[in-house]
Amino acid sequence: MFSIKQLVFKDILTVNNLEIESGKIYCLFGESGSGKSTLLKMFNSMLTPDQGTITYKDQSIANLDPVQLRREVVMLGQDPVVFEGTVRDNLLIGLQFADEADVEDQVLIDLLNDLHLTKDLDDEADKLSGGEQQRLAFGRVLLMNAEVYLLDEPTSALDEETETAIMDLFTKKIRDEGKMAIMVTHSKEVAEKYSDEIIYMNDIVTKEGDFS
Ligand SMILES: Nc1ncnc2c1ncn2[C@@H]1O[C@H](COP(=O)(O)OP(=O)(O)OP(=O)(O)O)[C@@H](O)[C@H]1O
Repeated sequence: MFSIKQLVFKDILTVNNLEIESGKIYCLFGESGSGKSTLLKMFNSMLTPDQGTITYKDQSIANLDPVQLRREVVMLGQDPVVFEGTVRDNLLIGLQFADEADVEDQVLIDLLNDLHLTKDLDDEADKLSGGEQQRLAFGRVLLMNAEVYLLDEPTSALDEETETAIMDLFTKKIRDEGKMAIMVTHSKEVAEKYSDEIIYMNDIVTKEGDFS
C-alpha cells in the first residue's frame, strides 16, 4: 500500500526502507521526539520529504493531488480539530470534505452512542471537554469511509474504559471493511492489543545519510 525508500526529512527523520501492506493495522512506536508524528504526516502529504520517495498504491505521492489523497488517506491529528457550530456540523463537515452525501440524524446519533458521547446533535461543539472533542473528531473521521486511517495518539485524552470502547469499535470497523490504519501510540498495551504489526522507530530510522 505504501512504500518508503531512502527518505530524509530535515535532520529529523531518515528512513531507508519501509513497506506498509494493505488490510492491516500498524502501530508506530518509539520514544518522544523520535519522529512518529512527522512520519505519519508523510503518508498523506501533510509533510513532504526532502529526499527519497513514498509511493501509495504504486504511485509516487509527490505526483498525487493532495486533496484527493487526503480523502482516501484520512488523518486524525494529535489535537482534535473542532469547527465552529454544533456537534452535527462537526460530524457532517468530514463528509462534505470527502464529497460524500450527508447522512440522517439517526446515523449520527448511533455513532455518538458508539463513541460513548452523551451529547445532543444540536449542542455547541466548543463546549465539549477535551476527551469529548477527541471522540467527536474520531466520529467525523469514521464517517468519512476512508481507505487508510492515520491516527496520532487518538485516545490520549480518554480514560481506560472509554479508550477500550473506542479502539474496539474502530478496529472492528477497519477489519470488517478491509481497510487499514497506521496509528501512533505511547501505549505498548494498545499497540500489542490492537495492531497486526508494530513498527519500532528505532528499527527503521537510520543514521543521517546512511542507507547501507
Ligand atoms: N516542522 C518542524 N520543524 C522543525 N522541527 C520539527 C518540526 N516538527 C517536529 N520537529 C521536531 O522533530 C522531532 C520529532 O518530532 P515528532 O513530533 O515527529 O516526534 P514524536 O515521536 O511524534 O514525538 P511525541 O511522541 O512526543 O509526540 C522533534 O524533535 C520535534 O521538535
